[in-house]
Amino acid sequence: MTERIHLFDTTLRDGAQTSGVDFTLDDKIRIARMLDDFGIDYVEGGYPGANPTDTAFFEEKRTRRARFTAFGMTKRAGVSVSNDPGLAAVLDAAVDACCFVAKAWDYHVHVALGCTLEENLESVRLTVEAARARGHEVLIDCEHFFDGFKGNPEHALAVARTAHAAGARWIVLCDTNGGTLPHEIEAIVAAVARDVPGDRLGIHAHDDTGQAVANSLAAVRAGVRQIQGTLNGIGERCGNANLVTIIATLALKPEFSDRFVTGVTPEKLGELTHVSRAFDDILNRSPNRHAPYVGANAFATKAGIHASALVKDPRTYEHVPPETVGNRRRVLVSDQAGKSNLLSELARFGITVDRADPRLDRLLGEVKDREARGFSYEAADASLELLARRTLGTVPRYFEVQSFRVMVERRFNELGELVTQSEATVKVKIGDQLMLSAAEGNGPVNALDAALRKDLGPYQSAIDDLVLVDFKVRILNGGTGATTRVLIESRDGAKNHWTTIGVSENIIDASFQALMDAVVYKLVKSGVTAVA
Ligand SMILES: CC(=O)SCCNC(=O)CCNC(=O)[C@H](O)C(C)(C)COP(=O)(O)OP(=O)(O)OC[C@H]1O[C@@H](n2cnc3c(N)ncnc32)[C@H](O)[C@@H]1OP(=O)(O)O
Ligand SMILES: CC(=O)C(=O)O
Repeated sequence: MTERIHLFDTTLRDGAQTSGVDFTLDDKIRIARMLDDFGIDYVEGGYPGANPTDTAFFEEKRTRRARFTAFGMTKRAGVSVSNDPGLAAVLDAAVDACCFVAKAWDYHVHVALGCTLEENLESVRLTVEAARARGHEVLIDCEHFFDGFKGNPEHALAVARTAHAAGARWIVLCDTNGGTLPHEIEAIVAAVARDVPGDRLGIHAHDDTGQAVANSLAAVRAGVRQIQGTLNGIGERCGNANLVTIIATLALKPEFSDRFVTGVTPEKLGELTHVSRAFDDILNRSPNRHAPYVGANAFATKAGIHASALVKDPRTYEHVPPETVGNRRRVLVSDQAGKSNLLSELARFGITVDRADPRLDRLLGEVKDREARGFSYEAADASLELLARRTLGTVPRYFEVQSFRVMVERRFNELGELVTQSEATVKVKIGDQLMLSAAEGNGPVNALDAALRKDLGPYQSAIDDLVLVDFKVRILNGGTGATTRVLIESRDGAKNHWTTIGVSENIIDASFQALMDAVVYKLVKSGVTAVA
């Protein structure tokens, strides 16, 4: 017999308190829809009346299945419910539920609210009753509950009891400053659960000691049945409990999955990686590669000894199968690799080689030599595939760049304005034919790229849709004579993406190597044959 854990998402409310995050109305609508479809039980959309975006967001209900929830604070002391405009905006919102923050730490009642403990309890009671009278489900976020419990357990408990007695569906224990540790959470929740049943209790944890997820799970062990958190753990200061990690843990770790279910079905769990990355896309930020379960590195193996066991049975180095959360296994090839890494990557490229084939040793040696010179193939799998195919002798000799020249000019024009201009010429031999292309660009690499791709004769139509989408430069050791590593990401019309690499003491030459690999990779993948 499994019990239900209710998932409460506060990405659009506490997440909006993250430094650097600023949701538009359209962002909020898209995120609410995504959470709703995914199986989240409560979507807290923000604070109606606090700003124009949130007020507009709450003009209509934005979820189909999830309980659409407005956040607000309890009635101010000294004013009646009907005379509190902040409260009215929350009660008037088009929602299923209202979540009110109440002070649970006596110190805060005195310092921040400046009222008596009795007045605080009365605000909680009257606010819950008013929201219930309007037909809303009510949640009380007991702010600073754990710090309050340590300072004055009677008052903290009185807030929880008052909310419960007034008819709040959920009494949520908040670790507002995020400094409480898992064993403290477990002990305090267990004490509260003697007064208020666990199936009416929630946890809202912040990550200031890096333990918001652990604290949320400790609270579940002690009895709570609602977890509040955010997508990818965004939130004020160090963030909130990461719901992405929590959802996967509840579903995949027997201690929890044997006892509990959430509204996220196993099929939806398979979309977890997509949801996490789609959210980063909306925020316009790069996904955290090291994120548990969903990061690009969460199931990446670099060490040769690990790879050799992994290909025998993935369970040797994976705590759960990556597919369960929509992620994938990656076996990296680098200076830490052995033949197992290489065979696994070659198989992904569709290349079959016998483990005893001497070319495999040659390729592994070549990879390690190049890595020692500054190449990094784990980030450039197109260049790795070309290196492998070249070692195996399967890359056609499409063309030969005989020479290139790049000129950078920086001058003041007749109007006295500063102008920078770059021009490149490339001499290419295709079969017996010698071709010369010249192009201008806003920088030397741009000009070189344009010249290289301007006229590749018989191959031109195969590379017409090739676009350079990203260009990264890293200086590997200091000073102007340092080695430079260039990574270039390319895309084609069919939305294939690939990354190539170049390393040289000269940044233009490093860029040229990466550009050449990008072009040759595209020709190989398009099945183009070399002209005689
Ligand atoms: C722990 C949390 O994350 S709680 C959520 C915090 N989130 C936010 O604050 C974001 C949205 N907030 C806002 O836009 C604004 O703060 C508003 C619109 C809510 C209020 O703005 P203002 O009226 O200008 O008040 P201001 O922000 O300066 O101060 C907050 C007031 O709420 C009072 N207050 C704080 N918590 C509570 C509570 N639980 N119950 C009742 N009153 C409260 C404070 O005492 C203070 O009152 P005061 O102005 O009489 O000193
Ligand atoms: C309510 C809330 O966000 C907190 O106490 O942290």
